[in-house]
Amino acid sequence: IKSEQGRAAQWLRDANDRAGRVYYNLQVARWVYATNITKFNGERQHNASIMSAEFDREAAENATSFAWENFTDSDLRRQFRKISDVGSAALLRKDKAKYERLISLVTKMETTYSEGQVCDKKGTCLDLEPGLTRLMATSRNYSELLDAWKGWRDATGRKIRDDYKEFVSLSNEAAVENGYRDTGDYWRSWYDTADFRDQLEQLYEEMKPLYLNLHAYVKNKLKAKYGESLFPPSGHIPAHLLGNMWAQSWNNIFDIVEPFAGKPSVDVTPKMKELNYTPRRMFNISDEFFTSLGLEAMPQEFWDHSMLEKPTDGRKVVCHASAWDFYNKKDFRIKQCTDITMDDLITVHHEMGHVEYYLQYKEQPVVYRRGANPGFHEAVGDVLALSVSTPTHLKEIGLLDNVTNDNESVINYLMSIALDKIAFIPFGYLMDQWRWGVFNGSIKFEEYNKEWWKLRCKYQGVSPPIHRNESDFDPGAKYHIPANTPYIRYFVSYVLQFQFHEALCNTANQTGPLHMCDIYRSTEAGAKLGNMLKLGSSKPWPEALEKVTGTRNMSANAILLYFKPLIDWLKVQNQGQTITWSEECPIEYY
Ligand SMILES: C[C@H](NC(=O)O)C(=O)O
Ligand SMILES: [Zn+2]
Repeated sequence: IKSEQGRAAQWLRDANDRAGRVYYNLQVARWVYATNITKFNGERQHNASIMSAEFDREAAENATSFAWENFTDSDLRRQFRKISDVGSAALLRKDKAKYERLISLVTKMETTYSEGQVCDKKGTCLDLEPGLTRLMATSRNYSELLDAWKGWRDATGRKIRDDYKEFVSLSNEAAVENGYRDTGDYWRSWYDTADFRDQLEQLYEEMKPLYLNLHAYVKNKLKAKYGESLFPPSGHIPAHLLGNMWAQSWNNIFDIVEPFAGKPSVDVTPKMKELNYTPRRMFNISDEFFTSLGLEAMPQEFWDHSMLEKPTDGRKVVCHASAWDFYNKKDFRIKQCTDITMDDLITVHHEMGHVEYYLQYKEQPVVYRRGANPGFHEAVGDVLALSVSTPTHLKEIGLLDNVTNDNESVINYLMSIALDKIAFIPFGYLMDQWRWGVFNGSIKFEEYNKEWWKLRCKYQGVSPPIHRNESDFDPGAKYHIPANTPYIRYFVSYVLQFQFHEALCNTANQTGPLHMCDIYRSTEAGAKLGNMLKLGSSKPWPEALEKVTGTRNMSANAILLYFKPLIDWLKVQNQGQTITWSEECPIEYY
C-alpha cells in the first residue's frame, strides 16, 4: 500500500497544481463580472464556472481510482476526502442543464439585488450603497425610513421570490447527488461537528440575557425618540428604526441610545470626514495593524488590482464587500464600495482579515486553502477590529482627541460595541435557521415570508413596520440569500472572535479589562494567530482553536466577560421592566 500512497501523493500534487490554474481562471471571470456587470461578462463567468465544476467533478472521479479510505497516511486521506466533495457540481454528473440553470439563477438573483434601487416621487434614485445605507443610518424620520425599508424590499426580495423557489429545489437535488440529505445538511458538514445545532442553540441561550437587556434598553430610548404609540404592544421594535436595513447592527443609532451624554464621541465618522480620510487611507491603517503584529503586508498586486471604491464611470458592480483569493499565491483582492464611516473602517479590517488568512495559508495544497471552518475566516479581521476600536487605539491613530477612562465612558464604549456585536447575535442565528428550514422542507414555499417574520419576531424582537404578505420575500432583501452565501459562519465568528481576542490579549500581556485590550504591535500575539492561520483547513477546527486559545470548544464565556460591566449596568437600567416580547409577531403587521 506504500507504493500506492506514493503514487496517490504524486497525483494529488498534480491535481492541486491544475486546480490552482482552473480556480485562477474562474476567479478572474467572477471578478470581471462583479466589477462590471454586463451580459458578456456574465456569460464569460458562467462558462468559467462550468469549466471549474467539470474539473472538480473529473478530479473527484479520478480520486476513486485510489483506495484512499484505507491509506495509513491521515493527511492523504483528508486531502482525498476534500477532493471527493464536489458540492453542487455533483449535479453536473446527473444533469448538466440543471446545473447550468442552478448557477444562472444565483447570478440572476445576485444581479437583481446588486442593481436594486429605490426612487422617490421626484425621481431621485438611491442604490443600497451608499445612498440607502446612509439614509438608514442617519435619518430620524419614521416615514422616510419606512419608505426606504419598504422600497428596498420591493426592489429586491419581491423580484426574486420565484427564482429562489426554483433555486432551492435544484440546490437540494445537487446536495443529494453529493451524498447529503439537503443543502443545509451539506453546509453544516463543513463544521464536521455531530451536535453542531445543539452547540449553536446552547451558545445562543448563553448570550440571550445580554441581548434581552440591550433590546429593552434600546426600545425605551427609541420610544422616547419616536413616541410610544408607534411601538406594538407585543414588545417588538419596528424593524426600520435600528439604523440598519436589516436591523442586524445598531451602532448607527448610538446618538439616540447613548448612556452618558457629554463624553468624547466614540463614533469617529465625523473625525474621519474632518481629516479628509480616503478609502486608501482606511486600508493602509488596517494593513499597518497587521504588519505591526508581524503578519504579512498586502502585496503590491493587492493595491494594483483591488476595487476599494464604487466606480464613478457608470459601471454596475456588486457593491457588497468581499475578499478574493486567486489561488496563484500572488493575486489577492478586496472589492468594497468604501464609504468614509467608522462602520466601513471596521468592514475594511473584516475584509482584510480574509486576505491575511489567504496569505498565511497560500503554501498549503489548494484543497486546504480554506478556513479551519467558515466561522474562522469571518473572525480574523474582526479580532483586530476589537483592538482598533478601543478609545486608546483610536487616539493613537489620531481619530480621537482625548480619552476619558471613567466608568461612564467605559459604559458608553461598551454600548457602542454591543450595538454591533450583541445586536447581531439573534440575526446571525436566525438567517440559516430559516434557510435550513427551507432546504429541509419544514418551511414551505407558501410560507417563506411568514416563517421569516416568525423567526425575526421570536429571536430578534423586531416586527415588520407595515403589513407583509406572501408576495413579499423579505429574506431576499439580504445579500446572502440571493448570492447564496451561507450565514451561520458569522454567528460562529462572533463567538470565536472574543475567544481569540481574550487569548491574544493574554499573549500580548494586556492585563487590564478585556474590553480595553489592544494587541497592536504585539508580535507574540501575531505569531500565535499566524501559526493558526497557516493551517488553513488542514486540521480539524478544534485543533486550530486549541492552538490559539488552549480550548477545543466554542464558548460564550469570553463575550460575556468582555461585556460584563455593561450587562450589570443594563440590568439596573431595566429593573422593573419587562425585557421580553411576545414570541408571535404583532398580528396587525403580518
Ligand atoms: C455580517 C455580514 N458580513 C459580511 O457579509 O461580510 C453581513 O454583512 O451581513
Ligand atoms: Zn467576511
